[in-house]
Amino acid sequence: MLEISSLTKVYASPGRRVEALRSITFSVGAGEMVCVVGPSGCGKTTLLRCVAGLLPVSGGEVRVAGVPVTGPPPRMAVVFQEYGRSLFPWMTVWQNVELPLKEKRVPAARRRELVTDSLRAVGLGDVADAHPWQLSGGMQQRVAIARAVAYEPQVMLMDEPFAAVDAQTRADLEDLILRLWRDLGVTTLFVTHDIDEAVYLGQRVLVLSSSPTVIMEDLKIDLPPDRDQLTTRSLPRFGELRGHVYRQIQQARGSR
Ligand SMILES: Nc1ncnc2c1ncn2[C@@H]1O[C@H](COP(=O)(O)OP(=O)(O)OP(=O)(O)O)[C@@H](O)[C@H]1O
Repeated sequence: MLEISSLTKVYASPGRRVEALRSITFSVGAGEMVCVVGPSGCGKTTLLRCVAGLLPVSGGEVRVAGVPVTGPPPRMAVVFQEYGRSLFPWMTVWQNVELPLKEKRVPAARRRELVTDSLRAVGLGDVADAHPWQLSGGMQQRVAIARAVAYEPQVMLMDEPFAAVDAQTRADLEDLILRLWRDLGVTTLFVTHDIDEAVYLGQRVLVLSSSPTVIMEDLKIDLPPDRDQLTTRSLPRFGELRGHVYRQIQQARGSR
């Protein structure tokens, strides 16, 4: 579903040149959940923005379902960390979720169905008429997730979506994402700086090196597919995997 080949990204401005991504190659199969971790500043957000068609690449190629990405692909949804900035405060929850569907020219009856179903799926069926600023941070991020889900994406990209919420809400949102991913079978690329989160959610974890960035490891997460916060995180294998990724990232930071 996603093919990233020899992707490079250089930010160049007068007097400054930053090679953010050196040569990144990986693919994500249809319906797979892949997490990306790496040291701070290694280019995780850059990678995601290139895949989303929001940033021009400097070299290499991104393909979604075989089609080269030259701008935002039609069936891709992105959830960003800053939910506060990604929702329109003057619109209700319902209107925020509906907006991309209007832009996609989805007929009104179908829009109603999609918005109702996605708000219900994230447990916000009863706040459709509220404005985002009347909701908690975790609820606002659930609105952003509902908006992505209502769009019926083939591919969902998430850029540290839970970095700004408290630990309990974060655990709830992680389980929400796992449930939605299982129910909808949507191909997901999830960027996080949190090693535990990556191991808990991913079927694979890509470990990025520090800059100039390449993929240090493409690790299969061989934990049982049915995951839950208590059981999965207390498995000895979970500890081994997180220890392994932690050491990789320490090594990457040390080699700067
Ligand atoms: N618009 C830009 N112009 C110039 N350099 C940039 C720009 N955006 C990012 N960079 C540089 O590219 C590198 C990668 O940044 P990026 O934000 O992708 O990393 P990150 O892994 O997401 O960081 P963090 O984990 O701290 O969020 C950094 O050195 C950063 O300074």
